Amino acid sequence: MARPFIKMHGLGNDFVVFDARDDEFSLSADQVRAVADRRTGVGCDQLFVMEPSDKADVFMRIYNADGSEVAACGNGARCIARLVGDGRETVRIETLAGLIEGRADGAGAALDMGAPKLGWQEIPLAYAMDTLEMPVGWGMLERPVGVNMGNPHAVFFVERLDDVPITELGPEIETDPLFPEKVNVGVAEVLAPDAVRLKVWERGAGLTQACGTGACAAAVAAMRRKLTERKVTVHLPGGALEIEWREDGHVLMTGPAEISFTGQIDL
Ligand SMILES: N[C@H](CCC[C@H](N)C(=O)O)C(=O)O
Repeated sequence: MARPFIKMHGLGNDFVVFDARDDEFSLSADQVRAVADRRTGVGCDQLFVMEPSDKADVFMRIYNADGSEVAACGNGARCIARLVGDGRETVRIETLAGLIEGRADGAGAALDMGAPKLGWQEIPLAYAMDTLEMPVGWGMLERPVGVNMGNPHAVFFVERLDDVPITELGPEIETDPLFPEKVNVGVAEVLAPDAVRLKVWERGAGLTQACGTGACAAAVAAMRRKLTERKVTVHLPGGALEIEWREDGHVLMTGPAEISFTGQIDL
């Protein structure tokens, strides 16, 4: 049966969005993979299903391209906020990781992504260790910071980002048994007290043009390491996000959300 969808992106991190607020609609992992396939499907990094919520404007169900269901997606949340916000003051999005709220306009959104979780069991890790400087390494990437933004991140700081073979080391780290739920791998280069360059090998999607929760995790990691101030511009391959780790502990993420096209697909 043909199902309408909206193709969107946040700084090139791209999505297929289905609207199931008025009907029963669910997807198998195989169907997610088929839609996400860039050769035979629509092609996307993540896929969302908008469902009814009794505590927010919408429930955002999130799938990675590999078919895995996950609890958080920052760039995607800005896209959903734009779709449901239609210029209203505040938008509330329910996810498996909790409530996201903020403001959306015709170009993007500024969202409170909640407070990061920093304990080793919250990342989660398979055994106890200091998440501020984890005593582990994979090739030239070592001693990351562990941060959970509703999803797990390991953030590595390097002198020269372009020297890092991220497509080689990313999958190795993503699937290391140290991370029972796998992990999103961020590699960051600090440019200034208010600027960081970042690339992310995403769990379940690979190297993406941008990663919203990854940008939040990198900013939190940099502040924990006292490498930057509370407000940081995070420069990703697809563009820049403004991140602020506020005094109240919450992380505010501001950036664009674009509609690419609409279509239908047989499922
Ligand atoms: N790959 C992530 C989900 C998408 C996150 C990313 N696209 C973002 O904008 O935050 C995970 O498995 O946790």
